[in-house]
Amino acid sequence: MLGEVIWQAYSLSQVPHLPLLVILCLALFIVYRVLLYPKYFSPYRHIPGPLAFVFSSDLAKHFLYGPPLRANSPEGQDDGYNKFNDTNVIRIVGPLGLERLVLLSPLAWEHALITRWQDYPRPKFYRNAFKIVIGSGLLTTEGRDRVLMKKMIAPAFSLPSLVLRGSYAVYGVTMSRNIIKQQTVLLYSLIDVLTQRVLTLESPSSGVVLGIHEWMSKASLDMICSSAFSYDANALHNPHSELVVAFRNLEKLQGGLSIRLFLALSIIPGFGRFVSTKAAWRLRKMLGLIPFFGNASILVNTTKTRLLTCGEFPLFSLIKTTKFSTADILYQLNILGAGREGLESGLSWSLYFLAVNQDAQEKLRREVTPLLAKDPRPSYKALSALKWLDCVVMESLRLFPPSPGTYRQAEVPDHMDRIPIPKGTLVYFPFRIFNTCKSRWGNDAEKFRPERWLTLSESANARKSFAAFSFGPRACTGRTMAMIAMKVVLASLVAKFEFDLAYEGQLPRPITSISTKPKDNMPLRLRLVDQGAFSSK
Ligand code: HEM
Repeated sequence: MLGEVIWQAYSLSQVPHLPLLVILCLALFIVYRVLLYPKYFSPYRHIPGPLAFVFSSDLAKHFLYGPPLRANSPEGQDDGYNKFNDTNVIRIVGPLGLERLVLLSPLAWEHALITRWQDYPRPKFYRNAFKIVIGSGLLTTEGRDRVLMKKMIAPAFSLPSLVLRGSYAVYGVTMSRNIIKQQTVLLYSLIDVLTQRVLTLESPSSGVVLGIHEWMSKASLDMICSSAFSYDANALHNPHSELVVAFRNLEKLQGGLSIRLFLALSIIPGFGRFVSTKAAWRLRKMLGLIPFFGNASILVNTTKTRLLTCGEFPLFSLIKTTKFSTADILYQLNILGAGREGLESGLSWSLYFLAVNQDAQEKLRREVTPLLAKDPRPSYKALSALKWLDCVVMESLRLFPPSPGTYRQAEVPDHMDRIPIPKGTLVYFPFRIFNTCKSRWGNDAEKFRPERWLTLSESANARKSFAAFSFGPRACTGRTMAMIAMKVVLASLVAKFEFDLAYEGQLPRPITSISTKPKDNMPLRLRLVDQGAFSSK
């Protein structure tokens, strides 16, 4: 209708410039989509929430990424969002009128993530964009293929098979203490490399300031490659290895404007197929020179590395016996991308919390030191018995889950919390908001208090009130592996080094895209632990 009115006005006025008309139509469409539609026409217009017409407001960011993390995490902070305390669903209108319903009630989470999970797949735009970067795999596939993939892959990530390096016997394995020990040895040898590196940099009295995130990123890549794929990525030794460079480049795609430009490129039909063609490979340098197409050049390079490197992963020989083509299987690098992001952020933020909370750090050192002194490569079972270590890992992941949240899209019309959900509705599950909900975790929910995990209440528990790994059939496949890896790394680092903030008044600087990373690479000061002074305490 709007088009007809404009056309008539155009005919009457006999404006000679067609381009002007196009610009006028576009401007009117934007005004309609961004200003008028969300306020007066949207089926969600009665749902409360912040409206952001051009850029996301602080209130919108609060609901998407959680409240700002403060150095001392004061109790009872209120950034204007408390007015939504009793609301179960809020609507966030983002740039260009993009509408999302943020679900805040546990019942809605259970409904969409667990009970009706098949009616709420990951959104198409998200799957398409990810497919371009990390190929098709669990994160990007839905329907029957996804169920088959999950069946194939999940057992390979279960605790018994994780510890069976080399044989990949995945079903019906009884957990043996010795085999578990082998797995821990594998992770420890990587930690040795890390500590050696730090030792050579150490200046004894004042310690050394290191960009912790970069080190955790290299260690995570090596750990996941070796534990999940028996592949030596060698990131700690060789910062120029092809896989390391490819991942570093991919990180460039995640910065604020880059991720938007990348999402814009990913909706161009055929773009996904183009980046893996020979023509794209030949044109990659030229693409890099064209404004806005630098991202395309990064993608072409990364796709090539992905195809070259995946062929060497032995895990794929295990799953090659299925109906999936070699290309499908090669693309399981998906897992690597998903796992590395979570692990490196989880480790970086845990070390940050320990640097801010020196008492918790010292208590952890007191717990892990005797065990590591007796056996520098303790078994998984011995590590699992360390209660404070478990509390520290769970509290870090609760307070600052590496993944800020997840999207789903309604595939059929539905109802949630008595709100009609039309087909196609984009729903968002904010993990940090869920993990710091005061009604479940108490008034100190925003505080780093590992001791809360020693006496959990009925309302706050790891199964129902902790969303760091998400819930339901699309939850994190690598949860067990991630927990083992985080414990191994934190125990051995804290036993050897004291972690402190790099400078007075240092504030956390999170930047959120796929995972929440520190913008400043998280500088922390490391000093060698004075073993003598420590053991006399
Ligand atoms: C602290 C570390 C980690 C965190 C916090 C984490 C978190 C998550 C979350 C929240 C999801 C679900 C997203 C959604 O619901 O849409 C997920 C999915 C996934 N994660 Fe992790 N992850 C971690 C480490 C790992 C590791 C080490 C691996 C494996 C090497 C891994 C493999 C996966 C895979 C394959 C999926 C897709 C599961 C599916 O679609 O069925 N993750 N992760």
